[in-house]
Amino acid sequence: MIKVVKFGGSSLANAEQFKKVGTIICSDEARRYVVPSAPGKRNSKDTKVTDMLYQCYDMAMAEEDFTKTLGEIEKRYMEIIKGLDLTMSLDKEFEQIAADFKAKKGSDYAASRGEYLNGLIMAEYLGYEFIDAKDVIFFDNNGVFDADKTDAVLAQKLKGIQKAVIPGFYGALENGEIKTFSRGGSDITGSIIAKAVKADIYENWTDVSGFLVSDPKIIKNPEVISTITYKELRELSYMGATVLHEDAIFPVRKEGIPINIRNTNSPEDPGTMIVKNTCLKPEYTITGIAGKKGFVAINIEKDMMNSEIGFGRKVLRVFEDNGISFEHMPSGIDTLTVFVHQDEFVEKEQSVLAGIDHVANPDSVDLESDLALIAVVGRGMRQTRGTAGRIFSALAHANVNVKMIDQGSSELNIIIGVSNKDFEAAIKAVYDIFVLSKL
Ligand SMILES: Nc1ncnc2c1ncn2[C@@H]1O[C@H](COP(=O)(O)OP(=O)(O)O)[C@@H](O)[C@H]1O
Ligand SMILES: N[C@@H](CC(=O)OP(=O)(O)O)C(=O)O
Repeated sequence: MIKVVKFGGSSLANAEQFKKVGTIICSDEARRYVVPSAPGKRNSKDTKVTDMLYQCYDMAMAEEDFTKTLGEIEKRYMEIIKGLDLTMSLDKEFEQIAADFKAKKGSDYAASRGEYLNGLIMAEYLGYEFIDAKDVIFFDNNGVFDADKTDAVLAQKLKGIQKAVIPGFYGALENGEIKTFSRGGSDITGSIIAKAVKADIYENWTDVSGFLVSDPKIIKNPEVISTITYKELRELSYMGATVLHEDAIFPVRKEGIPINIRNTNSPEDPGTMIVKNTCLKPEYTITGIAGKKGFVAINIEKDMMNSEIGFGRKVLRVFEDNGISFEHMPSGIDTLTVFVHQDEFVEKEQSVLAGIDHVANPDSVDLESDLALIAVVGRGMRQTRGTAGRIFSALAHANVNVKMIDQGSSELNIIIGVSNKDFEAAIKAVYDIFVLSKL
């Protein structure tokens, strides 16, 4: 039995948390490969070490004196080392980091040091071998993750190693330069390692007792989802359920390795099993709700639009040429709406509008900003009649004006567009109707 275990920043924020992690790992011989994140927040007002590193590097780039900020980061690690009664020193590492910051070695390099240093401490604490992720996780020179090379090197390397710590979040480009995944990417590292060693299970340890039906920052004490499929999870994590990185399922999905989300602060809880397929019926009609704020809708109108062959393509080409990805594109007979991320759109707004005018010659184009998208997801929705009806009556009761509806062809999800200001109320209304009222 092989278990790969990833511990998030909340599980490694200080020595006390490290000790809990140590106990969890030592309680099961199968927990052979450990992927740590950088120390996270110790309380709600604290700053993650990764964010401190980015700030510190920005100072280095601006040629400001960053000694004090780097000193604060070092202090966080020294507190952990001291709290664990370890005798190791990170003096050499911090000297090197300071020199590399001065030499402007890159912000990815800077951020990666959070996981690197935590990995060194974790390996020392557990007595496991330390493997630098730069030697086993690879990206091509365009920055795209190289799954084949990584898998081959990792499988070969770990074959001969019984127990190892591999820091999460980063790897190396072909020229050896450090490259990170996007934020929260240690989840991806864990999944890559689980695939390479053909693990029986990938345990992802965090600060909640599993994947919850909704974000606990919006719903008080939401229910835990006991079993969820990869597909449902992908929809929810893509739409903002941050507990697992949205790309973390890909490496394990092919191999059918289940992911178990567990709580470091409550290790006896079974957590959530994320699986390829299940005959288990979900407890409620919906499995989960997630959402994101900050979208703009570009509403385009043109008489006879739908008899103009290639109209949609021409419009989407404008977004492509401006390097903007679109999220949804609901359409009517003579109307078409494109939803995009507001922060990506604002700086290119005029170029996009001019482009649409030029290629599509619409009758009108108007913009609506500060919108939120909410995904209601569930494998059980297909078998249940009236799901959409219940969602909309709940939203109407909560005085939420629905701006857009989009049902995925798999009937696995319904996406609803609302104003940013109605976001929390809308999620509460959907949660109440399906989970509290069990409709
Ligand atoms: N649907 C959800 N289920 C569980 N947690 C969620 C959900 N949506 C958002 N979260 C948030 O995700 C957090 C865990 O993710 P993260 O902060 O990345 O943890 P870690 O530091 O362990 O990687 C939880 O504390 C919770 O606030
Ligand atoms: N430390 C990185 C990577 C990561 O995955 O962290 P966490 O497991 O704490 O979400 C970040 O903050 O983005």
